Amino acid sequence: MSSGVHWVVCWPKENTSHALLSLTTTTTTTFLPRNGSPFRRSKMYSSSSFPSSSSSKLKLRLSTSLSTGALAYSGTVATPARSSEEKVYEVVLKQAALVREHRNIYDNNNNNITQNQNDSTALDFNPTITDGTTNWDLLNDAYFRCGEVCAEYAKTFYLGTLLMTPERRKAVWAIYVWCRRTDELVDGPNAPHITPKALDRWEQRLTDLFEGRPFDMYDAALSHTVSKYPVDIQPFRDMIEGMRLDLRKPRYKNFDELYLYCYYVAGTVGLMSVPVMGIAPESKASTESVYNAALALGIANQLTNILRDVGEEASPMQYKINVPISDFSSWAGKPLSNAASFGAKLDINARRGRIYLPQDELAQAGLSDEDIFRGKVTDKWRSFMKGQIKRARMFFDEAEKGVAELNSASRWPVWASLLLYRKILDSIEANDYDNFTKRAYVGKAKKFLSLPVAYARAVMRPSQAA
Ligand SMILES: CC(C)=CCC/C(C)=C/CC/C(C)=C/CC/C(C)=C/[C@@H]1[C@@H](COP(=O)(O)OP(=O)(O)O)[C@]1(C)CC/C=C(\C)CC/C=C(\C)CCC=C(C)C
Repeated sequence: MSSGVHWVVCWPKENTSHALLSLTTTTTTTFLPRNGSPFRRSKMYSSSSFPSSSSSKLKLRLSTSLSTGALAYSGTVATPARSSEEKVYEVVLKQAALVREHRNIYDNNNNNITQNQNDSTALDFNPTITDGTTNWDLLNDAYFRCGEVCAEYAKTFYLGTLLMTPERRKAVWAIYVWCRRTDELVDGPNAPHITPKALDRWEQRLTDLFEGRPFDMYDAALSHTVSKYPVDIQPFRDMIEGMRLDLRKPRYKNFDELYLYCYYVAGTVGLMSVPVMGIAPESKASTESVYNAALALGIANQLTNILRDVGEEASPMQYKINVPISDFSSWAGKPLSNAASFGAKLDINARRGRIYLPQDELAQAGLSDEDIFRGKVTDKWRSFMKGQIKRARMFFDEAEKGVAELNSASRWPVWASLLLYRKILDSIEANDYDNFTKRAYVGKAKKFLSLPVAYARAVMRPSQAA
């Protein structure tokens, strides 16, 4: 993918309403390119943090905004004098409006709402379309490669996607790969080479792919996906903004700042995914409330990730790259150094020193950065962590309300990922809040057992509440 080939592919635009639309651990994973031998690369685990609003506040704001219709999207996330939650909520409303519009068009075209009662309608598209300008073999190949990356990086999640309809599954893979590549820019082995300019180039590539000019085959898969589903570019741009924050911001003053960061790097994933996973045709929930739940799940996951990785993020980072990573060597459109591209053994030892926990809450608990660097579990730390875990669980609770509203085939993987990620919080507790020297994880047996639980929840029908 580093060849600089710029793909020019034209997708038939079906949806005209679409606004064109750490301190690191060094686990090693095997990436399996389709055509070649597997090679090993290191995966850096990232972390991040969360917001201070309560779920009841979220609900209140939702009902207020919906009854007055007062909150219209203003086109930017960065307006001063509003809370992060309010800014993010504007994005939620915009995304929900796009999907609502898409569903209305579908319903009008079919002129019969009962046709919308099975899962292969609303947000699905016809995979058998062909036209003179698109090379469908190449496209299928591109999606296949996305599936391989997904299988390699997120095995359980990949298995979950196999339960989705083939078209949705491919679209989720394409989104996954773009998110993963974006994250790897600042958290992967090439992170020391990534500058704000590189992120600007990555954002330009994003614009290009949304306009039908993908740069490589992974981009081509996403380009096709966003031409078929009512996916907006804003959450993608916002994720890149989150990576910019990661480059320049080592501390978060309060939960409001953390919330915005969590939205950027993870809440956005929820917003990107809903249009593809689809809302159940029989759901009576408002589109906004489903998006709100998706946002909450992203934030809950990210908060959990941050709590799990406190020690890793604060301790010295080690990059051990001893294998070729050429496939990733120009991810931001700029060739990286030879050492990084060709995997000369590279050990970088520098304190990453990131603390994503809200500084004001740490101070209130009588804790300082030094306490975190020291990494000693004290009563103060336990009590602080209890509050943080409680908050993360509130976001999971908020998210749960929306899962039942998703299309039936999408519910199982989402339930599975929700239940599994939430269990990481239980594991932190079981480790007596030692997230400095122990990595909270969910064992294979627990993972396996949560699948039938997730399935049982997934077969429940969407709420009939208006
Ligand atoms: C079905 C499903 C879960 C779909 C989402 C698939 C998708 C596109 C995932 C992309 C994830 C990704 C690579 C994000 C980049 C930024 C990042 C790294 C965020 C952290 C994820 C976990 O990271 P990591 O792989 O490093 O973690 P481990 O170390 O391996 O544990 C995050 C913590 C965020 C992930 C956020 C989500 C998966 C959002 C989930 C929300 C939805 C799918 C919406 C569901 C809808 C409703 C209505 C609830």
